Amino acid sequence: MSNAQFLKISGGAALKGKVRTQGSKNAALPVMAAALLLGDGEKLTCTNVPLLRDTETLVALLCALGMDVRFEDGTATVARRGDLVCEMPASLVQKMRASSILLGPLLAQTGRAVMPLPGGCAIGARPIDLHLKGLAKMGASIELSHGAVYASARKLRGCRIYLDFPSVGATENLVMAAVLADGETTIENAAREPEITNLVQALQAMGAEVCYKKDNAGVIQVNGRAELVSGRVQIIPDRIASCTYLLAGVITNGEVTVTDVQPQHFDSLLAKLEEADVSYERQENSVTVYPSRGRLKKLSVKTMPYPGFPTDVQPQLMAALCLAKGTSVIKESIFESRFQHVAELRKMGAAIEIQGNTAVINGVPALYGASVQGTDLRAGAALVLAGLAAEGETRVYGLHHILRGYENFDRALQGLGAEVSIAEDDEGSF
Ligand SMILES: CC(=O)N[C@H]1[C@@H](OP(=O)(O)OP(=O)(O)OC[C@H]2O[C@@H](n3ccc(=O)[nH]c3=O)[C@H](O)[C@@H]2O)O[C@H](CO)[C@@H](O)[C@@H]1O
Ligand SMILES: C=C(OP(=O)(O)O)C(=O)O
Repeated sequence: MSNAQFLKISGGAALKGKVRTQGSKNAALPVMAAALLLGDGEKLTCTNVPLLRDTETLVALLCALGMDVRFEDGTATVARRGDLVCEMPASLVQKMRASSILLGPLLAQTGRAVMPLPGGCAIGARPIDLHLKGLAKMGASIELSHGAVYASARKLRGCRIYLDFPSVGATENLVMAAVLADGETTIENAAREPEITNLVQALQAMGAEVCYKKDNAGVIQVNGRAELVSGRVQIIPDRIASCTYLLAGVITNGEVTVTDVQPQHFDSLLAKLEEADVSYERQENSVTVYPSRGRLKKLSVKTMPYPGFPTDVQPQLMAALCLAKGTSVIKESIFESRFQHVAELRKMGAAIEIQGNTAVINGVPALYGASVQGTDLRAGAALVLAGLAAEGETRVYGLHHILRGYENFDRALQGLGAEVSIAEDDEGSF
């Protein structure tokens, strides 16, 4: 994929129709990584895996580590055949920050893991200190040298870990490491995202003894086993993609049904839509948003760990609030630089001010097409939504970021009547 590619959008039409949501990127990645914990000759079958740049990168990483991966029609079969390689290739790790979730299972399985540090990214520095602290508490020796993590442990041992922050990646890494450790591990203040519940299901399907204690209230208990066996798991629907498509309906004042979803995973968005006077219908596995008579009502939103409002939907909601009546406020409390879409939305006529980690959005009656740069996955998605509602033509560059997380984004939007197409500049990127 060339970085000069962009999504060309002729905005202004209300979207109408149905779109099926994809399997969750953020669940598929750790679940497939968990196959590293399998005994020799065993396999993990994952269904509903989305075909994305990130899942492709993970497949390449697993293959580089010696796993055998088949990926066809949304089903990934990840099998362990023989010894594993302990060093992750820098070229692949640098493509995807989520590579860090391979550290725990690789270390637990082989006793040694080397991972080049993925570095910061557009949305923040994203350190992995909590991952490393937890692994060290389980008895691993951790060294940082020449930009890489060197972790080793003859055998990890179970222990009690309290996470200073309910980090999604640290919880995933530590749960996977604990599955093959000696004895019992308790992770307190663990993340409670549905993607982690999906990982726990996958581990259970492979014979691991792991569960959420106290009714999923952030405490995970693991009893280590010697080996995991073959299992099968279905990847949950992508709640972030679901919210993005619903907001595409909202911002264009259209009628959009998103199917194959689990609405309870995005109650936080539905509550905000209700507050903004959007009418919607929620069924067991689908949600429909309907056109409103007037502009959206202003909102006040703060991003929080699950079940709070997801940071991964903050940019898309902000795009919709650019057209709301009155002044909305969004506080981003998870990532320190997740307002990169603001400067680009301003080019489209949005009136947004930033005060520290708070965005103050003064609603305007209309947005206008422009050439804009999506600097990360959800910033790009937000600009596409803005482009769908804007008058005239919008070009969203940085398409490679968007394709990390949305399967057939252009075709899904075309299916809803949007005029969008992938195009390429002759002169190079924006
Ligand atoms: C592949 C995947 O699932 N990505 C998701 C995951 O990212 P990721 O797992 O990276 O997010 P975390 O929950 O770990 O990070 C949340 C916050 O904690 C900080 N932190 C995290 C770990 C650590 O060791 N030290 C530390 O300071 C981060 O810098 C960030 O400010 O959860 C995020 C928060 O819901 C989502 O936005 C990402 O889409
Ligand atoms: C931030 C995201 O992903 P990642 O953690 O893979 O960068 C995201 O999905 O919005």
